Amino acid sequence: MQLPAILSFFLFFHPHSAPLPPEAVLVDVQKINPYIFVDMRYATKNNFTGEKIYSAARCLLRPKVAKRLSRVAKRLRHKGYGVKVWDAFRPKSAQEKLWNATPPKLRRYVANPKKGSKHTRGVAVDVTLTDTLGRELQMPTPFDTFNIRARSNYENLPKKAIRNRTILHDAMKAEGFLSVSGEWWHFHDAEWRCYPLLDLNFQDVPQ
Ligand SMILES: C[C@@H](N)C(=O)N[C@H](C)C(=O)O
Ligand SMILES: [Zn+2]
Repeated sequence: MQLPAILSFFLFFHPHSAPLPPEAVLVDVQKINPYIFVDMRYATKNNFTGEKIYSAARCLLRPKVAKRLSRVAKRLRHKGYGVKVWDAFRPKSAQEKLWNATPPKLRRYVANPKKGSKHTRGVAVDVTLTDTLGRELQMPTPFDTFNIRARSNYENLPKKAIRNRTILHDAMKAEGFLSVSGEWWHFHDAEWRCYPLLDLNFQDVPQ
């Protein structure tokens, strides 16, 4: 464990230390880098539930993770691409809504709220590749496609979709994000275990 992780653990759990204020725990990603495009899909009805799950369209992350993503955006911009965020920090109450809205046979695609999601730790992002103007490029599937076509190594796809997925994955991995096998759009910080689940809602984090 690196020193900053030990320090953040100490600050969260030491009984005599004051808790960090919410604005120090989570930051608005677009304040860190306005070239990161954002379409918070759970703040709209345009998501797999068909319902508005979030109370605000805020793209919040742990500061270190937001800076990592900012470096991804810079890396992609140099190559003529951009990155768009579909989801980032997710309150626990929203995780419960997603879980309840998911048919039991598809629940392997959603973290059990009793265990908690990496999104609720503020260290996970769901992203896609865009051009420099934020227009989405061809990818293997739409967001939250819960089938094998969404697997990160699925090959029976148009060449362009595979190429764009590789560009996105290479850029994210180069900056320390880990991917998952079942969802090409999901990445999380390699040190996710150092960040506890957050008991915060969007309105708790000052603008
Ligand atoms: C619901 C889907 N976008 C998602 O985030 N799944 C992971 C496993 C999660 O709920 O953390
Ligand atoms: Zn995710």
